[in-house]
Amino acid sequence: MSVSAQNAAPSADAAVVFDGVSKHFPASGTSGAFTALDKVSLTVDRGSITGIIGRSGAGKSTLIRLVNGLEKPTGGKVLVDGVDVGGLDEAALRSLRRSVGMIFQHFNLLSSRTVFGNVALPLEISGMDKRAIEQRVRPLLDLVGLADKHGRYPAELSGGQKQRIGIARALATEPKLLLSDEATSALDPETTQSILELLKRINADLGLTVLLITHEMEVVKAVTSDVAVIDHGRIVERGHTFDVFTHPKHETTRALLSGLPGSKLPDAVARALKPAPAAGDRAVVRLTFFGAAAEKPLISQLIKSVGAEVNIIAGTIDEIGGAPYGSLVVAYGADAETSGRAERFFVENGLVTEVLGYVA
Ligand SMILES: Nc1ncnc2c1ncn2[C@@H]1O[C@H](COP(=O)(O)OP(=O)(O)OP(=O)(O)O)[C@@H](O)[C@H]1O
Repeated sequence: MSVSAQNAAPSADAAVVFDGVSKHFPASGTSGAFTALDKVSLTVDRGSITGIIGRSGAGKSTLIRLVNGLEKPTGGKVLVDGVDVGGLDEAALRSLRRSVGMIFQHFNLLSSRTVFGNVALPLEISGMDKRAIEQRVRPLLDLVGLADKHGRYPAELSGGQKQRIGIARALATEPKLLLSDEATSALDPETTQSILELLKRINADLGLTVLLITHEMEVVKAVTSDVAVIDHGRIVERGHTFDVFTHPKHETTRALLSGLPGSKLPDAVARALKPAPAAGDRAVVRLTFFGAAAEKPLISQLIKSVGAEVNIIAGTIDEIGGAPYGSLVVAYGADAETSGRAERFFVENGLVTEVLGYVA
């Protein structure tokens, strides 16, 4: 598991360890001091694609910027490959930054440099000679599928192509860790998918650890193996992405998940939902099924078991990190007898259920 328990001893396989990390920003102007991160402990396993998800202002950017020393923690430690980033002098920090690539929402390409020149930049800065740079950059442009654009300028590229150049530049110094700060947030859904496919390929082929922050659950679902949910500067939930998505525990996780296509209730049902049943009401229940349960004819069995009318309100079959799962919202009588039969059926079939509310 990539995201270890709070305060667990850092694992030898850790690419990054946040060990009780806090970040307070001092008071300025009219605003008082602000706690952006509050004793965050998190381990990112080598070779994983780990996502950190949270709402705007939750502390995601601050957390990721600690990894390459762009921010300094006020308390606690950040270890990259076992090295305490806070203890590094300027020269050691420069060396760390060569082993940690980063890609950004707005690409951060230099408009005056060609595609080749942008990817070559970190190598020129590190003093590599021209021939070696040429030999390093060409295969990277091939890898990101833009060899034919090497002499173009950023203004001549689409958003997706600019991000591919951003990725090639981040890989130029052969880092072991890639940080992604909302790298697909400015892209349309199709381009987002192609960039995520590229990140997956790089992770698998180069064994690169990827730590990405995003506010998009779709991104986490498509590409990460592990996820941590951050809320008001604290990690509120963590685990394998499949487990967190199918058994969300914290209300922030549930709220973030409710935005996924297929998770949304039809508006009329959502508006009619009541927190407690009245006589004759129906319970609205979300069933999540995966593994062996996904193979069974569950609906017909449920109708047989419950022995009463079961309405299907919404449903989706999807994949999380390549593993299939289904989500189905059904309604049935909220009376004790019908609900009791339904609950027995859910337990017998290993279904995860959540009562969303009641409707007349
Ligand atoms: N330099 C700073 N000085 C004061 N407060 C800051 C500073 N940088 C960030 N903050 C505050 O810390 C909190 C966390 O910011 P951060 O950028 O890490 O959030 P985020 O989750 O990345 O949000 P977003 O998704 O909107 O980028 C915010 O409330 C922000 O206003």
